[in-house]
Amino acid sequence: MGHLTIKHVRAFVLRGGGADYHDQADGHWIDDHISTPMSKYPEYRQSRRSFGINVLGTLVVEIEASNGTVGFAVTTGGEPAAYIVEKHLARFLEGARVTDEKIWDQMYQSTLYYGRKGLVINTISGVDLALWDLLGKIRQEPVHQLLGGAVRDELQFYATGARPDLAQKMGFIGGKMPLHHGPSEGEEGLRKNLEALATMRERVGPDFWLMLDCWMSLDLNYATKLAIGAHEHGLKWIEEALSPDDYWGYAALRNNVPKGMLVTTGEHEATRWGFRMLLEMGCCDIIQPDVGWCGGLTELVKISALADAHNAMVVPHGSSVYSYHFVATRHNSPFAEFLMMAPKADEVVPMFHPQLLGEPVPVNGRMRLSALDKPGFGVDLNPDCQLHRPYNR
Ligand SMILES: C[C@H](O)[C@H](O)CC(=O)C(=O)O
Ligand SMILES: [Mg+2]
Repeated sequence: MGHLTIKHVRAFVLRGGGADYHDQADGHWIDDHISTPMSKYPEYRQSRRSFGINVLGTLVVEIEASNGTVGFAVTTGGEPAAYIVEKHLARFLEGARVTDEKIWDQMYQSTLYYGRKGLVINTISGVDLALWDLLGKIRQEPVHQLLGGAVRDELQFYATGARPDLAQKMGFIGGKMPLHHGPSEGEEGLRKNLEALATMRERVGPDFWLMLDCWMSLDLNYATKLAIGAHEHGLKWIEEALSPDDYWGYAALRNNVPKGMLVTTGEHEATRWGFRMLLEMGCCDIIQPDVGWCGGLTELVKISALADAHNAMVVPHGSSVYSYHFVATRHNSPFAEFLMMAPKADEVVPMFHPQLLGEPVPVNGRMRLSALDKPGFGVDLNPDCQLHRPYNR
């Protein structure tokens, strides 16, 4: 079994939601005047799709072993990622053993001159996740078992979406809202941000966690003012307030926020070297790597060990089953994120809907480990979604 080799690697693209979860139709809460680094340009303020947040689409990586077993994974990256898989990375996979530790290193080192973060690491993550899925299917074990076994029988979730009040009724432990107004909307925007938080606090009562996701859109001064103003409304954490490159700003923000408020970031950070910067510079209390963007599960295990040694929690960004299997196995990941993908955030639908079949969802804000007890990541591609292979070698 350990001698099985990789026969074929194939890369496809898919449109419409799923791993590229910002690729949604009109009227979705996720595209409704959310503060972004592009909000300083009024013409790109109302919609993130207007500046191209959904241009990439989903990358699907399929890896076939010499015995015909197929593993797959989805992440964001679309056509350019498919090119990188087929034209560059496939050479390090085809013919190699399924469990060859060299593969990740070769993908990373060979792309250093144009990679390191962003699209290239998304692509490597997709390949890595497909390999874990393949190994699980070959061994007939869920990925959480391959990782060494679960440390909990049940995962607990907070919900990200426009309606924490509804998420509370659905049993989630907290609600994270998008911030709507950025620095370019001045004092009036700041007031509106704080009013929205106050309104939500009134609806959910004093104990329910409320968080704000700032999607890289603020400067240090604004973020500090927001955090101080939000304190009286019991804000639990301020997320991704600054550019992911501004490690110095995050370290300062962590000093500036009121005592007890957490600073979180990292969904757009990549690899153990990027997270080392966040951790060693004291940038945040919780790191939020996205397993589909940070280098895959192989890299996330290393990032998590580093975080553990810095007494930081790891609460992965989104990523559905790819995160759930990981969170189940880590003491320093006490809860998980669930992104509410229903257009009005008023019901629980699978996070990567409609691209995966068999994708488990929290029930009453929780997920039993038994929901993850299937080989690999335990999901299939939905045959109703149109796969396209742009660079068939
Ligand atoms: C809601 C945020 O703007 C973004 O779409 C998702 C995100 O950053 C998160 O789930 O965290
Ligand atoms: Mg976020």
